[in-house]
Amino acid sequence: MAFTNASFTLTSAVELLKQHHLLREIITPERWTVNTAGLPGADTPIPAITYDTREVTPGSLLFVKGRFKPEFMDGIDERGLAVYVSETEFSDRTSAVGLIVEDAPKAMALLSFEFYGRPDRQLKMVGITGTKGKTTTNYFTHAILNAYSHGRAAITSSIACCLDGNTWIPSKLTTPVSLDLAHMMREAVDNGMEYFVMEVSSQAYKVNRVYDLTFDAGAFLNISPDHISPIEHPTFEDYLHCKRQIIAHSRWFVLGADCDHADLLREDAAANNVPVFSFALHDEAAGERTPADLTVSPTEGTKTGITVSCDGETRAFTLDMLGEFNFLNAAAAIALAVNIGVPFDSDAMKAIESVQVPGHMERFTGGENLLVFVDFAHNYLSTKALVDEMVRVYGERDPHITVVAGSTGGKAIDRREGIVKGALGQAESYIFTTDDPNFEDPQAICEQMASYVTDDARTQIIVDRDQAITTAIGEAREHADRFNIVLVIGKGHERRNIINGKAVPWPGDATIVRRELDARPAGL
Ligand SMILES: CC(=O)N[C@H]1[C@@H](OP(=O)(O)OP(=O)(O)OC[C@H]2O[C@@H](n3ccc(=O)[nH]c3=O)[C@H](O)[C@@H]2O)O[C@H](CO)[C@@H](O)[C@@H]1O[C@H](C)C(=O)N[C@@H](C)C(=O)N[C@H](CCC(=O)O)C(=O)O
Ligand SMILES: Nc1ncnc2c1ncn2[C@@H]1O[C@H](COP(=O)(O)OP(=O)(O)OP(=O)(O)O)[C@@H](O)[C@H]1O
Repeated sequence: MAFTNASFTLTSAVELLKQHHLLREIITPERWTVNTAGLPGADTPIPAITYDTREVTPGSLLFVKGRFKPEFMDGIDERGLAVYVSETEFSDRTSAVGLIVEDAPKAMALLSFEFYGRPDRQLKMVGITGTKGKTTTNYFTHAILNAYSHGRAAITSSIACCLDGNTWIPSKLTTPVSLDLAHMMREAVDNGMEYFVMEVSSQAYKVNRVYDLTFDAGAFLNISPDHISPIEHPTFEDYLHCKRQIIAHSRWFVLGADCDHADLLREDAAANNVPVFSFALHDEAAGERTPADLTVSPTEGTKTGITVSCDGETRAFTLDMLGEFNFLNAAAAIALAVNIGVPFDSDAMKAIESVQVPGHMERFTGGENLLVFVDFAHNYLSTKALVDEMVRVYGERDPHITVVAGSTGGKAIDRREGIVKGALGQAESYIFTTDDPNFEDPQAICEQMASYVTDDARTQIIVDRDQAITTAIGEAREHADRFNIVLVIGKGHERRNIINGKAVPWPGDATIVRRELDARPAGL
């Protein structure tokens, strides 16, 4: 049944916009005003809100945003549009009331959360940002909170969301558009959820998808240059500035103590009176021991065993995912859980032990001397972390590492160099291939990536991704005398390639690897 909110009216919407200094004026066919008094239907509940003209029903309020075209308004009065919220007026196309605002995305967030009855204030909210590890930390945190609340934790992530404890729906964005997010939070409340765990991308702050949201616990995991392009962030400074907004919007702030610019992030927290709770990896062998409120150390002699210390107590866990970086993600999740009220010694913390994230560190074996990993690494930080992990875990077998990777077209241009830089000096062979080239020529992206290989590693360009993976595995098999690791990175769980603006179905890296190896995922 469609949601209704009897107290959401034109008058209440205008009052809210005024409180946030967002209202410019109200435009009606009769007059321009800043007051709703005397406007017909001003105190009648608004039955529906949408950002798409195709979804307008009688009495709807429409948000005009982004690349909206005036012709979308044609015929809208016949479909019963009552109100539109926009930065520009459309009096020539509609006689609906126009709320002209300073910032349409902010107005949309504010009014959407209000329309859905501020569900965020009925949930314990957890927000996670950082360049790398958001999804994994999100899954870990969700698992703990779900265990602690007996299935009452909702989650949205870049892979999928779950609002009822059972049903997983694939996601389109890392952080949903504010109206969709508001709707999801409402659904979570109606389904009896107590917690809501979400990834917060830098774009979410840039385009005000989370405007006016406060997280009970917010995390900043790490930062390195990423998402710098004409359609994302013009500079690293802008990228970091956007991500930093989470601090002022958190009640407790969980910080990766080794994060670049950690001092600046602590200053933000101090300026906003937000208490900081830090976490860090203490690896004696690597000499890493930045002081932190919660620390995690690898358990000697194991690949995925960790010891976590907090407030003088210590606990041991064994993860089901490889990757030293996942130790940090697990620590971040435990820190978030502690800061939202889960006791450190709770059994619920054990839930991290069975978490697996689709397309993240999926491991396949092709006999004694061949391992293939499918992973979502697609920038400098994550590729470096992945390759370092191979050296940490398999270094003594002197692996021959082949990287199969492409990079996206039209955005995040810095990743092309970042991916190569992350593997440089450790990989012996690169096969560059297609990964969401969009309107760019994948061959040209591959050539650019190949130009960053400055050591004597072998480079090949095989644009057909299936063929690239097949070749990497075939070549490894031809050299069964050495220990081979093939890293197929960038797409992770994704089942499509963006080509010329269209999502072209892709069977998935893991599907191709399985077909080639005719093997099941191997245990750790
Ligand atoms: C900048 C931004 O927030 N863009 C999002 C935004 O686009 P937009 O508002 O320009 O919408 P549009 O699709 O161009 O259409 C314009 C408007 O006309 C409406 N319309 C359209 C047709 C019609 O007949 N009538 C009509 O009313 C549409 O519903 C829309 O509201 O709203 C769309 C859904 O309505 C999103 O798909 C789109 O995400 C873009 C494509 C996107 O993918 N952005 C990436 C960069 C992003 O946000 N990524 C981050 C992750 C980054 C990270 O990993 O850190 C993320 O959070 O996912
Ligand atoms: N804490 C970390 N530090 C560095 N690399 C990491 C970390 N956690 C995960 N990775 C690497 O980054 C990849 C993506 O991880 P994850 O999806 O959890 O991050 P994300 O922040 O959600 O990424 P994206 O924004 O690209 O969706 C993993 O497959 C792994 O290779």
